[in-house]
Amino acid sequence: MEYAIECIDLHKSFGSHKIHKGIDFKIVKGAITYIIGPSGTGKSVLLKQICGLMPPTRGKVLVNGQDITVMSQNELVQMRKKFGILFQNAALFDSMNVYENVAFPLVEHTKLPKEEIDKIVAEKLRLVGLRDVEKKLPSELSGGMKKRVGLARAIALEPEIMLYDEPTTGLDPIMCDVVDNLINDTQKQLGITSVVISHDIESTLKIADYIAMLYDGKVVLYGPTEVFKTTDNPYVKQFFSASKEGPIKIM
Ligand SMILES: Nc1ncnc2c1ncn2[C@@H]1O[C@H](COP(=O)(O)OP(=O)(O)OP(=O)(O)O)[C@@H](O)[C@H]1O
Repeated sequence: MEYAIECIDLHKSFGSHKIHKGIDFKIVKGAITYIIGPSGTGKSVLLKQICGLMPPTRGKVLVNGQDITVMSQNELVQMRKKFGILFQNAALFDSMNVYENVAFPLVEHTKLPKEEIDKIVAEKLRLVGLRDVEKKLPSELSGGMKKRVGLARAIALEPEIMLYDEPTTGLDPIMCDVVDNLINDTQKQLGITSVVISHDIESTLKIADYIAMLYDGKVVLYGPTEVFKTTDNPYVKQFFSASKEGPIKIM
């Protein structure tokens, strides 16, 4: 099995607040891995460490076998080009139209001629199921459309790895389904390794190839989705049933 990302004994603290207390798991290349766990367990912080936006306090993160925690700032900038990131709020530039938003990374990071950029923007927008929206501003789009534009921008540079931070939060059930399918299709069509943080258990069980559950600074269970459907792991069972009874302390 080939791994895109390996977290090795990862620790992260903010002052005396210990967030990660030894995270160990390997993300399979080309697969969709969901990271789940109660609020505040450090899922977003983990995502930021995986793509080198935040250094761990201790431990290693290997991307394609290379330890990114020892990289220089320049090396990190190069390494980050492997990643496409879709943040919770899609983080579009409000003053730029859809075309300009999707073209932005291509203009910033490549020397491609305008005609080539036009072609890529059109292709990525088609891939996320949007047409005739190039001239619209983000304020004219629905939440689901903004996510799709955000995804088109994130895949513009054809990343090897896509990171999604709570992609369906705040969307209605139909839009959630659209975004789920988008994650699935992006991985199937482009073979991208995908890492998704989600609170949506139904989406997780439907889309994930692998699931990692975080609690109290550690991975309490990691494995193929099938394992999560039948596990007796008390953390997973409590989390899935939204029960107050069990080892997870309600804050
Ligand atoms: N830059 C920072 N400085 C200090 N504390 C931080 C910083 N970033 C995150 N934290 C803290 O780390 C903890 C984990 O945050 P994180 O956002 O990763 O949780 P999460 O599991 O993604 O939560 P949620 O599911 O609610 O989004 C929180 O207590 C948060 O306040």
